[in-house]
Amino acid sequence: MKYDIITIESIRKEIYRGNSPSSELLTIWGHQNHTVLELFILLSRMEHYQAMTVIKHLVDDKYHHLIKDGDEHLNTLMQNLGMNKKECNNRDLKIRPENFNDHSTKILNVPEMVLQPIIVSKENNESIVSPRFLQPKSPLPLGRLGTSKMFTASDISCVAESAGAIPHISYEELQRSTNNWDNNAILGKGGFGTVYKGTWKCTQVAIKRLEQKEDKPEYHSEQIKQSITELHCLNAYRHDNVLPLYGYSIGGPHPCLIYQYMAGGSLEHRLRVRDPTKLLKWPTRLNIAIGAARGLQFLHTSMINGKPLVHGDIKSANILLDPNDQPRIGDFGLAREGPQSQYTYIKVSRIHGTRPYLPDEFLRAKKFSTKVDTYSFGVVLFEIATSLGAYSDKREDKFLKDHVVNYKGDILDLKDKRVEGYDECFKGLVEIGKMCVTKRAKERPEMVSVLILLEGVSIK
Ligand SMILES: Nc1ncnc2c1ncn2[C@@H]1O[C@H](COP(=O)(O)OP(=O)(O)OP(=O)(O)O)[C@@H](O)[C@H]1O
Repeated sequence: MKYDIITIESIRKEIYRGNSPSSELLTIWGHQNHTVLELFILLSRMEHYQAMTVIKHLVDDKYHHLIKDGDEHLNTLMQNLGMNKKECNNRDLKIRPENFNDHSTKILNVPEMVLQPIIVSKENNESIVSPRFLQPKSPLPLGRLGTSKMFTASDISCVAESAGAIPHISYEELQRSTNNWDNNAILGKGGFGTVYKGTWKCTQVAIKRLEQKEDKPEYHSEQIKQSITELHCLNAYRHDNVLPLYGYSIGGPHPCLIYQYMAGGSLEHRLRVRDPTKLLKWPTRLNIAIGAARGLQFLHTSMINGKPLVHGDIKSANILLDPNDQPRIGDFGLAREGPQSQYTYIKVSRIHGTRPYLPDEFLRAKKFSTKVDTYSFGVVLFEIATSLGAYSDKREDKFLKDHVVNYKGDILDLKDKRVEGYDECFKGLVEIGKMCVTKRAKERPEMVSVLILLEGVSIK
């Protein structure tokens, strides 16, 4: 049938919604105007004679010779399915469930067994209908996802399970919800695609539509890998300060992820606004810092798999604000499990993330731990306090971390002076930020301590 692996996986997931994957497969095929006869011939090429007997009565007699195994299964199956051998001259009958008349449910139940061999990838000799898919396995080994070069069929199966409670939304529904991907609905563009504002089930949502770069297949596999990691994390880690994922869409022209719409935009954007009436006040800044720290310590301490979850890409662009300026951490594409408690770090094979937010031990020695997030969070605290960018080639110290830590004058010079007062609050944010960016990972506080320290900062 020449469907790609993503389409096949989305079809297989129907089983978890109580639907028949075969029915879905046949419906999609039927919408492409294929006929029962084509299905009959396809099955014959696969030598799947048992399946052919089920639809034999819908195909002209002259094709019956294609069933090489003879008729021995036919009579039993026909009897089981309550069919008679009435002649149907429906060579061009379209593949639609309704065309199976009163036998539709029975016929569509049979192919669970009958159609499975269709979805076997010959390229990598690996069955897409992996036994793991049929025996739900949890939790997902995130470490493996982070290291594999290509996303294998069984990885996708495994993650499709993890998406569990998150609903699949059809591409057409998303197209309608964004007024056919109207340019005016664009909220922003990221490395992997465009984020649109949409209305889905009378609810405002943000839809990240992943866009493929034709000439870069490896980019696509990275995109898929990160989206699936995100899907897993946002399904498994739910918290007031973690961005909720409402749904996902695969099988259409572009894979999409559907999130709660965060009307306040990203923290990065809000720190840079020029409109003085929209500037974030100091109590709000502190509240955002506390909320983000709370979300991050939740990831670090939940130990769902006996290990902390390290976000791996904490930055102001990935902290989104709701209409009341409550923060939620998003963009979990680079999240990975950290070390078990008896180890201080794990060695990773590749470095991901955003350079100005990453500590030396990770950049140079690929040592990965919760302390990577602590460091990144420290840089975010400097951004909140100063409203300066994490990187600027207009500064002597291009990285904000160096700019703040090396600053020799009065630290209040670095305060975002557009918002008056609250010097103590500013100093508190900077001091805690400095602890977070300490050079030696061991000396950096865990996020739970950072949270406690932030809760003690005076609003003055
Ligand atoms: N849930 C959301 N609600 C409102 N706006 C959002 C939401 N998610 C993303 N956006 C907006 O869309 C922009 C693009 O988001 P996206 O996550 O694709 O990229 P990014 O985080 O800026 O970059 P990258 O992920 O490539 O590092 C963001 O800067 C933000 O302004």
